[in-house]
Amino acid sequence: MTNSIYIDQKEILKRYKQPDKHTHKGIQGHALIIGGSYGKIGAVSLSAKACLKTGCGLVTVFIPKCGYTILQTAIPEVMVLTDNQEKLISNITFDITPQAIGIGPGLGQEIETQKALHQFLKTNKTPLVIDADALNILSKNKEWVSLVPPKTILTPHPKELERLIGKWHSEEEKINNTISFSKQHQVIIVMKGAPTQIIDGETVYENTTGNAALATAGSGDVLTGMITSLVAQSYEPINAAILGVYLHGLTADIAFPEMGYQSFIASDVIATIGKAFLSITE
Ligand SMILES: NC(=O)C1=CN([C@@H]2O[C@H](COP(=O)(O)OP(=O)(O)OC[C@H]3O[C@@H](n4cnc5c(N)ncnc54)[C@H](OP(=O)(O)O)[C@@H]3O)[C@@H](O)[C@H]2O)[C@@H](O)CC1
Ligand SMILES: Nc1ncnc2c1ncn2[C@@H]1O[C@H](COP(=O)(O)OP(=O)(O)O)[C@@H](O)[C@H]1O
Ligand SMILES: [Mg+2]
Repeated sequence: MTNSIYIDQKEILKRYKQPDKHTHKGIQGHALIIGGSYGKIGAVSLSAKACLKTGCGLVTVFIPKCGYTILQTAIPEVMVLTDNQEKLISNITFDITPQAIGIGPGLGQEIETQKALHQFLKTNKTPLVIDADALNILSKNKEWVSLVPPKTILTPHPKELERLIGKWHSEEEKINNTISFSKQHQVIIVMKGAPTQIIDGETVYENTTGNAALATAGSGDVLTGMITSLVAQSYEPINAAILGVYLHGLTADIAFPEMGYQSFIASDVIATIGKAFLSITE
C-alpha cells in the first residue's frame, strides 16, 4: 500500500509564499480560463472569479459569444475573449501570453469543440490545468493525452477519472492505476473526493481539509480556477495543486459553523478564499 503525505498546515507552510509588498498586477500572474457553452457559462464564470480571488493579477476568459455580456456583467474585473461561434467553442485563439491556462469547465463535448481542443493541445506549451469536459474529451481521444506539457494538472472527480483510466475494483487498484497513468504521461492528478488525493508519479498526497458542504454544483469549477491562479503566480504545479486543494477544502471548514452543509454553494467557496488564506498563517 502506498504511503500518503498528509497535507496539513505544516506541509502548507513549507509551500505557501506571502506576496511581496512591492508586487503589482503585472507580476502577480496572468491566467486564462477556457470553457463555457450555452447554458454552462456559470462554470467558467465561477472558475474565473475563483482565479482572481486566489490572487493572480490578471484573468482572461475564452468563451463562446453567448457568454460575453454575462461575463462582462458578472465579473467586471475579468477580461473576455470570444470564439466566433455563439453557443460553443470551435477554435481556440488568443493574442495574450498567460502564465497558466485552465481549460474545461462547462466546455461541452461537441465534435467542433473536440477538434478545437485537439488543435489547441497540438501547439500549447503554457502550463495547463485540465478539468471537466476537457477531461471527458481526452477520455474519448486518449492518444491526445501525450500532447499535454509535462506537469500538467488533471482534476477529475471519480467518474471523470474512470472514463480516463478505466474501471477499478478497489481503492488500491484505483490509486495504482492512477499512479501508472501519472508516470506514463508525466501529469499530476488531483483525484477529487472525500478526501481528495493528489498523485504525482509515485508520490501520493492526502488532503486534510473539506467536508460534504463541497458536494455542490460548481465547486470543482472553482477549484480549477484556484489551482490555475496559483500556477500563474509561479507556484510549481505540484505546490499549486496541494495549496489549491487545501485552501478549497478550508473554505468549507471555515464556513461550516455559520452555514452548515446544505446552503453552502460554489459562490460561497469563492467568498471564503480570503479567510482561508489568512488562516494559513494563524
Ligand atoms: N453552473 C454550471 O455551469 C455548472 C457546470 N458544470 C459543468 O458540467 C459539465 C459536466 O460536469 P458534471 O460533473 O456535472 O457531469 P459528469 O462529468 O457527467 O459527472 C457527473 C456524474 O458522475 C458520476 N459521479 C460519480 N461519483 C461522482 C462524484 N464523486 N462526483 C461527481 N460525479 C460523480 C455521477 O454519475 P453516476 O455515477 O450516477 O452514473 C454523476 O451524475 C462540466 O463541464 C462541468 O464543468 C458543473 O460543474 C456543474 C455546474
Ligand atoms: N463529501 C465531500 N467531502 C469533501 N469534498 C467533497 C465532497 N463532495 C465533493 N467534494 C469536493 O467538491 C468538488 C466537486 O468537484 P466536481 O464534482 O468537479 O464539481 P463540479 O463539476 O460541479 O464543479 C471536489 O473538489 C470534491 O473533492
Ligand atoms: Mg467538475
